[in-house]
Amino acid sequence: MESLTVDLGARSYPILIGDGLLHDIGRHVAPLLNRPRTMIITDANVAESYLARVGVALGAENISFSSFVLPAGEASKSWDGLARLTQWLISEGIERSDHVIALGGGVIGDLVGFACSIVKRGCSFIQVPTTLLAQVDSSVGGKTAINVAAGKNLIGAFHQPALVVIDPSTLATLPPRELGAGYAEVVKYGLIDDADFFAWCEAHGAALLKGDGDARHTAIAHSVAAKARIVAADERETKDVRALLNLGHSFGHALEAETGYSERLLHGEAVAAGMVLAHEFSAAKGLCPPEDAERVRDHLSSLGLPHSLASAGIDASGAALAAHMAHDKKVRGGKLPLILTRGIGLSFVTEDYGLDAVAEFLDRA
Ligand SMILES: NC(=O)c1ccc[n+]([C@@H]2O[C@H](COP(=O)([O-])OP(=O)(O)OC[C@H]3O[C@@H](n4cnc5c(N)ncnc54)[C@H](O)[C@@H]3O)[C@@H](O)[C@H]2O)c1
Ligand SMILES: O=C(O)C(=O)C[C@@H](O)[C@H](O)[C@H](O)COP(=O)(O)O
Ligand SMILES: [Zn+2]
Repeated sequence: MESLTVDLGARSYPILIGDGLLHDIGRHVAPLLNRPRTMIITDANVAESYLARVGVALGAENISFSSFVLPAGEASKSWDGLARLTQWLISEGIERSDHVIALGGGVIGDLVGFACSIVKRGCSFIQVPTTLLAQVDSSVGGKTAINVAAGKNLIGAFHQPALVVIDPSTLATLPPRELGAGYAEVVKYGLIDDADFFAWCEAHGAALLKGDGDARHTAIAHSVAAKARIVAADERETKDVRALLNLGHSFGHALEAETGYSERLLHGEAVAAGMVLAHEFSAAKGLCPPEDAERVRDHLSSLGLPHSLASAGIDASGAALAAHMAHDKKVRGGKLPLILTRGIGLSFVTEDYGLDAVAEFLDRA
């Protein structure tokens, strides 16, 4: 088992990574609990494969639990999902000092984290991510939220978990399309500030998606270490450091809003297309060598990921997409800071380009 820490002073927490950790999760959870009881929140797909396993591991430590199973998919990250979950937690007699277990992908992690940030004014939670996306990104860093019609993650809170337990062996049951979507967030770390890691992705991405365990382990460990470093430096995204984790997301969230957060375009797929658009916009403005933008597009398209508006299934106008982007949480003083790039691994934050310029670019993309 590998262990690293998200360094946030009194709110620091460990990330444990190891194949088979789910069988042993009771031992890692027990020291955190004030009473031998917890609540597991998961979705229908994950429940089928992993709820019993986690239950047995908790039972081995004499921890009793109840469970709440939400429908799988982005629609659960909603007012309705939040209302149902918070009512259930209260009906179960949750106490502030309890630790709720979020077992599943980013949808479950984001929803449970937000519910725990508001129930009884805040209780603790433990992230047990079971998708590649959640294992490399969403389980770490404490961004929690639901989606609303106006935009992605617009209602939420920063609420850090108390522990993250990553068992990469759970990826064996993850559908290939979901693996691909998670892989986009892996590539993101290379594009942000680590050209060597992007080259590693070019060399090992295909093997990772085919199930190579070493490649998966390297990608997960490298990604969470990068995320932990960035979150520790700028927990609440106030210093233009954490904002870099939004590379591809201003564009990507607009694509997701355009599809109504439907199965037509998964979050990671929208981020893949969004990262290509961010590189191509940078190239169009003379900031980034066009060959770097082509390299990003080629890598993602070679693995079957969306790499353009058309391949993402979007035919909206630039103005319509820019209108979604106007709701971005990074907007300050009416301006949207964009994450652009000077080349692979050289991303930066700028307010130099307005939504008109973005709309004009998208109309030609
Ligand atoms: N908080 C953050 O920092 C952060 C970062 C990135 C993404 N996100 C959010 O995460 C969400 C996307 O997360 P996701 O891609 O994990 O989607 P998800 O949670 O919807 O999971 C994808 C699908 O895989 C299924 N699944 C999960 N684990 C499985 C397993 N081991 N075997 C078989 N099926 C399994 C789920 O039931 C679901 O159908 C988006 O809402 C996005 O906004 C948040
Ligand atoms: O942790 C972060 O910070 C990120 O930006 C990670 C992103 O992958 C994630 O999708 C996040 O939810 C997007 O941030 P948001 O603030 O735009 O919701
Ligand atoms: Zn993301």
